[in-house]
Amino acid sequence: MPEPKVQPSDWLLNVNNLSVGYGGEAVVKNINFALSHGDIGCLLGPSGCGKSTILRALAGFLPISQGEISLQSQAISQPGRSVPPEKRKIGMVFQDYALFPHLSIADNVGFGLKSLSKRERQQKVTELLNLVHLQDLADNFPHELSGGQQQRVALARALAPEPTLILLDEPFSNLDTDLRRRLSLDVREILKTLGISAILVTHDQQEAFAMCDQVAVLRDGHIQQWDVPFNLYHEPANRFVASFVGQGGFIPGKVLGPDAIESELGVIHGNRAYNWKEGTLVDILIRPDDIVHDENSDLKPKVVEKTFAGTSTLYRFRCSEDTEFEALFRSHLDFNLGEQVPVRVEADHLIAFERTA
Ligand SMILES: Nc1ncnc2c1ncn2[C@@H]1O[C@H](COP(=O)(O)OP(=O)(O)OP(=O)(O)O)[C@@H](O)[C@H]1O
Repeated sequence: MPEPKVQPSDWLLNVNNLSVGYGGEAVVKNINFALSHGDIGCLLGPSGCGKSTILRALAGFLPISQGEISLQSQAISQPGRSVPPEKRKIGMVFQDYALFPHLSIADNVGFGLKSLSKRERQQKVTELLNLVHLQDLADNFPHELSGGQQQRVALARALAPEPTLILLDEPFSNLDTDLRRRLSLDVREILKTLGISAILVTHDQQEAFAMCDQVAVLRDGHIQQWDVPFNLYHEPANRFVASFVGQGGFIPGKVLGPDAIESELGVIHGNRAYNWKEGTLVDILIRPDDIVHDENSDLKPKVVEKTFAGTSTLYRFRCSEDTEFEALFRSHLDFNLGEQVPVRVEADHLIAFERTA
């Protein structure tokens, strides 16, 4: 796993060798990551990989069996010792908003501000409602708001006590695709404006990439890679990350030299040197944006599938039974099923994994 690119003194949250689970059985093991001040991190992975379990441990709802969680250099979870959730200065936003139905929007946001005077509380609530653009709905009730508006209220409520860290548990999954995208960008902007760090849990890679500075890809309770979105896409640490993050598939290849692999798409060069022996059999990752249309190319695979998506069309090409791959072209490049199309590989990042079977 790549080392976090921050100095220990910059870390807000440090998760060190964490194992946690239920009934004495650890479901996530040896988890290590660190988040610097103001950064938004993400736990990304398929259903059941342990994302929510880690979040519950961070919030203080689950005792940990191994390792340590520290926030601002203070240990908040160790085996047998745990700072209670309400003392952690951590805010939470849930998938189902969890607003109080009988309280107005203003009272929902002000709920955690009982220690302030009435005037101070009103002032803070107004500030937060302005921040989430809901100032005109202060006197309404949750059922009178759309899902996206309710989630903004939930965010404002979580921000009200000025937490050190916000945990967002699949906060957009009840919303439609467009709203998800917009709200995730809005929430990022709000958090960045306030300089508040957050951990987002999601299984949606686009959401993770749009909103987060660092992402942990999890599988079966283990972190596969903790990295910036660009590296996860272009420099995946293993086959699982390569397949889970972004589109694409593998084609067979044979190593010719440290940065050259022979395949049915020709010799593919990249900016990465491998130390495999010449002749080693590998699988090469081909992303749809690695393939370009080129009238002068001798490589002419056959179109076997075509998915029109408005501005672009996703093609599936076949060279042989073993070598199929996808390509994304602007939709004015219109080819028919069965047509042989001249293409070439244009991949800056040559990603390959040694064939095991
Ligand atoms: N309260 C519980 N008691 C026992 N096992 C649990 C409990 N909650 C979750 N698990 C198990 O722990 C594992 C990880 O679950 P977790 O909810 O953390 O996954 P997740 O990645 O958040 O999944 P999803 O995306 O579906 O919410 C799963 O095998 C799950 O069955």
